[in-house]
Amino acid sequence: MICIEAKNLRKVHRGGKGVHGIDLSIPSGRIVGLIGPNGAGKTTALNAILGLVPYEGSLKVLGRDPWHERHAMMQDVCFIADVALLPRWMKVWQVLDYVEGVHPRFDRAKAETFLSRTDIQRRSRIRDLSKGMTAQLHLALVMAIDAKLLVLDEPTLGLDLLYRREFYITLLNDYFDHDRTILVTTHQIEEIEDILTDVILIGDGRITLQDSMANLETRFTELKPRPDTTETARALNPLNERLVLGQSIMLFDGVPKDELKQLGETRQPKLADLFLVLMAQGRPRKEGHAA
Ligand SMILES: Nc1ncnc2c1ncn2[C@@H]1O[C@H](COP(=O)(O)OP(=O)(O)OP(=O)(O)O)[C@@H](O)[C@H]1O
Repeated sequence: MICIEAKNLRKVHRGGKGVHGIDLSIPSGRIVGLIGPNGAGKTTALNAILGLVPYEGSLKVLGRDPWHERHAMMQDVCFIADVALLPRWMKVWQVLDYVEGVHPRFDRAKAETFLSRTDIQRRSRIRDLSKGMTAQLHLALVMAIDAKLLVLDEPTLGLDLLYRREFYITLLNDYFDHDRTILVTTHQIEEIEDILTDVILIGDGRITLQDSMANLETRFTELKPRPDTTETARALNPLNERLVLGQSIMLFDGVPKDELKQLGETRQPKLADLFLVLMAQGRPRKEGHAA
């Protein structure tokens, strides 16, 4: 089943920035990273997906139109915008009571179990919790809701490395399954690339790359050619060539790895490397370039 489907989705703000006609097709049971530099349009796209802003083009989330059918759609969607969003004056037990009262799919016992693994006290006020604890509480609330789509917008912003790791490990081990889809935006690419099944790079409101992590592994290769093979490698039309300590390093898309191995040392580029190169080029690269 397709969880999110967008065709020519546009949301242009005053001043001309926003999202300029993107196509998305995200099946259920995937963990998708929506990655882009500041101001790329990530939050704008998420706001359209969550039915928080009107948009042009066609958009279906869990088979519904988010703007016109928001109430019904949100029964199956959970959203973490920022760790600071919980009401600061409430006590932890009051937040649990509140969510239990308003959300039909909230499993209080599950939330209590998650909380019992933390140092969070039921009687603490939210404003007295550290940022990391607030994130843990937020995650406990969200994971106790039986949703089909979980949208996370920079969920670990401001947390230290330990909390960030724990956040994603908990999410992966205790929440994710094949009926659920997670859509996450973050600047900390290195930390999530191992948990993603798919990636969407967005820049200036346009999609630069959209593919599965498995396909990216087949498609992209970094090559350090030998001096005698440098020109042969260049003739294969690398996406990018950079010099490191006087040694040329080339990035290829869709050139068979076996062919490149004949020319020198090859390596699998990290997602952050691809991000830097593709964002600098700003050229759209769609699925299907795999050799
Ligand atoms: N309501 C608005 N009115 C005018 N411009 C806006 C509005 N909301 C966002 N923008 C502009 O649209 C562009 C995209 O913003 P958006 O928040 O979607 O980016 P982002 O990728 O989430 O960025 P960041 O990583 O910095 O959060 C930015 O240039 C922003 O200034």
